[in-house]
Amino acid sequence: NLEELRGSLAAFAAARDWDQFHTPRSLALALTGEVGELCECFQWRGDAACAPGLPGWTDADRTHLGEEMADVLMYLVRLADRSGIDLPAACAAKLERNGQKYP
Ligand SMILES: Nc1ccn([C@H]2C[C@H](O)[C@@H](COP(=O)(O)OP(=O)(O)OP(=O)(O)O)O2)c(=O)n1
Repeated sequence: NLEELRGSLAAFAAARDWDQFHTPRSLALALTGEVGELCECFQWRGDAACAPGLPGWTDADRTHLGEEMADVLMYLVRLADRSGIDLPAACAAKLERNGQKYP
């Protein structure tokens, strides 16, 4: 779950003395870069190949896409942690608000 991931990422960074680099701003920039890499997976592919289930993608393509998704999620979870944001609580609250806005 997200709490376990938060803890694992904090331990990974601490073991490498990376807290000095993991400021909220730097993590937000790193997140943006990884979102770009995620979008690159779809770049120049036709509409058919980007349909649900990603028809025609090789196992290597899917593995690569999963890696980019993981990078995005991990930087987001780390950004929340280093910003003092409880991400699961923020998601629950936002989902509640979305439900009121779009009943
Ligand atoms: N200072 C850093 C450097 C890396 N990472 C972690 C978060 C990401 O999950 C992954 C990002 O590593 P890279 O910057 O090497 O990026 P890629 O894995 O995308 O490699 P490449 O850009 O060569 O495709 O490593 C991190 O937390 N803090």
